[in-house]
Amino acid sequence: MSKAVVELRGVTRSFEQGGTRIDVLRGIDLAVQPGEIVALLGPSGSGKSTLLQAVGLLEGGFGGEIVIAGTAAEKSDSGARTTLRRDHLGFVYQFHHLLPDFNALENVVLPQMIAGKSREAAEVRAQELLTALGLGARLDHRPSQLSGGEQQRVAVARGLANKPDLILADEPTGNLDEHTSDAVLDQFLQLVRGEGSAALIATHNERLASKMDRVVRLHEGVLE
Ligand SMILES: Nc1ncnc2c1ncn2[C@@H]1O[C@H](COP(=O)(O)OP(=O)(O)OP(=O)(O)O)[C@@H](O)[C@H]1O
Repeated sequence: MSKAVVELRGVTRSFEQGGTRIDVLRGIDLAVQPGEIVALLGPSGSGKSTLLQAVGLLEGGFGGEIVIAGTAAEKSDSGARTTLRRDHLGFVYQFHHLLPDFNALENVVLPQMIAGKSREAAEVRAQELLTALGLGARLDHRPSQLSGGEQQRVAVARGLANKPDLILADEPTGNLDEHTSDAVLDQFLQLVRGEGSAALIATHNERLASKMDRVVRLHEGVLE
């Protein structure tokens, strides 16, 4: 079997709140293989965002082992974690994280230039992605000039821009109506499959989860 893009072994996370300890993650074991699209399903408050934060290497405080592309992230220093994140991970946030003063094209170009690509190459890639998502005629629109579904498509393009091995998405269509949510998720999954990336996508929606390759359920701090 090929090497997992991420492997979690016994991952834990607790929070202290008003003198009480909440054990949100109680020993998570999970491996995502290259190209595999995994739904992380669980009700509100079950710890989906916390689990994605563990994999995203943006926060500390986790116990257990987090292995990204064969490297033990929890043993790496912050510089090495930044490199792991840049080289292997992509994030699809909800659309309110788009940069308001930049147009759709620029929002997708910027993360590529930060990763070291030339502006020309980044623009070609951004245009390809946005056109595949049906936004070819909206490239110069700023987020405020786009609908919610269109903004979320820009957020999808931005997350995929650097061809990550693993895409992390937290309720990527959570604030869209049902019809738009289905349309955006279908396009998102089609693009991810086409590019051969793996994805870990948090959702509380069973129907959306059933579109993915595998569903893991978060319940009382463990995956069942
Ligand atoms: N920084 C924090 N400090 C204290 N408690 C926290 C913190 N972050 C998360 N929690 C608690 O951890 C639990 C899980 O939160 P998390 O956001 O991971 O759940 P979720 O499944 O993503 O929920 P939702 O679908 O509502 O976003 C919640 O009870 C939350 O209050």
